[in-house]
Amino acid sequence: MTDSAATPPLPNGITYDTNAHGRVILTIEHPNVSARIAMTGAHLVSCRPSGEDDLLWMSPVDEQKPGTALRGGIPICWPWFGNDRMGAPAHGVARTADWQLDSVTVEHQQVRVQMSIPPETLNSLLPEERWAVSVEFVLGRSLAVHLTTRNIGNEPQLLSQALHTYLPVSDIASAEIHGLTSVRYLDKLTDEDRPGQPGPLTITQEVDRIYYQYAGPVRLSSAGKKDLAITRNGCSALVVWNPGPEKSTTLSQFPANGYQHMVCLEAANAGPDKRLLAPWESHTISTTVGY
Ligand SMILES: O=P(O)(O)OC[C@H]1O[C@H](O)[C@H](O)[C@@H](O)[C@@H]1O
Repeated sequence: MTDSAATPPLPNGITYDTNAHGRVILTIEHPNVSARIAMTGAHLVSCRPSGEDDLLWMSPVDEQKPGTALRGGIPICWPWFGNDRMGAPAHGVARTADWQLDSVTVEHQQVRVQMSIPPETLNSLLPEERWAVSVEFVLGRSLAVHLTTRNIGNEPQLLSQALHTYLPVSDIASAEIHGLTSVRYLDKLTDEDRPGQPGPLTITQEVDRIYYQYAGPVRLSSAGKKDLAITRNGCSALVVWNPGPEKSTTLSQFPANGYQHMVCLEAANAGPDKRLLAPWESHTISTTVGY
């Protein structure tokens, strides 16, 4: 299913919606959760457990036009992170590619959605490379995303990637990220490799860091909001990003005060945690977010 393709049959509670601009969104209504996944990008835009706030932050000024990388939710950065490929689009091709829906399963507690980029789409986007990529979303009282990459070529291929999770905070001034005590990081703003700090991480200015050699959980707190618990698998890097007040005014689809209401905590194979996949090797990176 792309923004213009036909609609396949779906289980009860699952529908395709087309927004005012023609962007196709898979909409999930289940007793435990309401969620929305943009078909372009396999982009989880919203996941709201019933009776709770959304687990994800989405930019209120992003009109979600077709073909654009969305500002919020969980962009899939693949098969390279950031500017790892010189001269190529930031964060790879997956977030603006048309994905296909492979299956939707409605279970008692949750909904499972499986999607992939069709081989012919990948061949045209990355003609020199041989990858297969699929994603599974498990959406219920919490959310899980599992992104699986297989090298289907005869040569080793280098993979960097991120589940670029935008999380809501009540006010960045009161936000604390727990779990990163003494974890080293690469500061992308200065290119320095720095020792971690004691105590929770607070954000008082632009932050763009790859914390590495840490695969454990983190917790995000902010005043008056329930804490969010974030876990990861298949990676020992965590990107922490907040654009701060100046960069906020230059970002696409982002309000000038957006930095006050979000922080990205991204499960990542990035920096020292890039992966070289041998022929036919596959690798899964996962993240979960819940209360
Ligand atoms: O504006 P985008 O291409 O979506 O990137 C947004 C941000 O993503 C990541 O967190 C990177 O570490 C940042 O350097 C980048 O600015």
